[in-house]
Amino acid sequence: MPFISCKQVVRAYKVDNHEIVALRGIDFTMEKGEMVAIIGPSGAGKSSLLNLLGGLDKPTAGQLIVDGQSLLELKGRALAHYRLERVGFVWQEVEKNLLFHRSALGNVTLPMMLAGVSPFTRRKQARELLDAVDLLEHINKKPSQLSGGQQQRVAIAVALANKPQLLLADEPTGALDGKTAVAVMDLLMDLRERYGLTILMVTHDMKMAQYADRVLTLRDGALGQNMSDEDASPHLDEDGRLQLPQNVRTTLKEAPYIAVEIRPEGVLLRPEHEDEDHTDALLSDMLPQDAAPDRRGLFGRMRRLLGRKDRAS
Ligand SMILES: Nc1ncnc2c1ncn2[C@@H]1O[C@H](COP(=O)(O)OP(=O)(O)OP(=O)(O)O)[C@@H](O)[C@H]1O
Repeated sequence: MPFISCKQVVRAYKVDNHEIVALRGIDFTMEKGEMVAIIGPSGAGKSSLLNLLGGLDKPTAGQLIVDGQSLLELKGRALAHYRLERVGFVWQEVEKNLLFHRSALGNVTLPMMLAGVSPFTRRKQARELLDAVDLLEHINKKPSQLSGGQQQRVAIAVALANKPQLLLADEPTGALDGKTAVAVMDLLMDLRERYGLTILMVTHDMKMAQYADRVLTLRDGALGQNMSDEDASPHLDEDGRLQLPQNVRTTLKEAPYIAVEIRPEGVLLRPEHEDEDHTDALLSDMLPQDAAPDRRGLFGRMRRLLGRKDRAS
């Protein structure tokens, strides 16, 4: 039996008189000890899925089983126990992870206190965890006295305080610079090994996603199957940059300039080599044939970006 099993999970939110369907029948499984990254554009439903798995929310329909326990059946004390002891959360925002009036040690002992662990044991375990995240010398500091990377390391120790088997991380490195982000990911990998954690991580950053055993793409509430960077469709990222699959980047990279032309058949990328021996890349050829909404969306956004000019570079 898989450690996590998601079957036809739907989450629809009612807003005034209409419904927003954030998840449209999600199916996936995860094995114990596996690390999976979920990537996808803003509003795709990534946080909605993490909230369901963390027991913070209930699906509108479908089945959700973690470690043999159906999350739909959890209520009251059993649900509180699940949230407090079976699953750990790390968020992007420090204020969601940590209490600012408590020291690093005080933050890590809090979930243990709520779980009824004795004062002696919780101090001992919190010190061990803060040692594991290499912060032993900072245990009495408050979050405001720590750097962003150190705050995230305390957050990881807090998430692991009650020894959960599942760690859910929502953009855990989103607020960090590149070098600190890599250090935090390396630490997560060490802890995964040490505590046999199963990790589900949401990220926008393909570099961070590469730490995972598998990458799932969530788009408009539906999961794409195990897309890798190589076969991902071209798309505009949140900063308006056109992201291309690896094979296309390799074809185009020798060119000093790339001309972008809007043609009736789609968007054409044309490398401008000095010798005219170039390879054109038609964006529509890179998109799956059944991805009609993707094609319309991408071309529409690119037209707007290019100011409806026929040609730009
Ligand atoms: N509590 C809520 N009430 C109403 N609509 C919601 C609620 N939470 C999320 N949504 C909507 O559900 C959809 C999915 O949101 P969700 O936050 O899960 O996406 P996301 O992929 O995590 O986005 P981001 O990367 O921006 O965090 C969006 O259209 C969002 O506006």
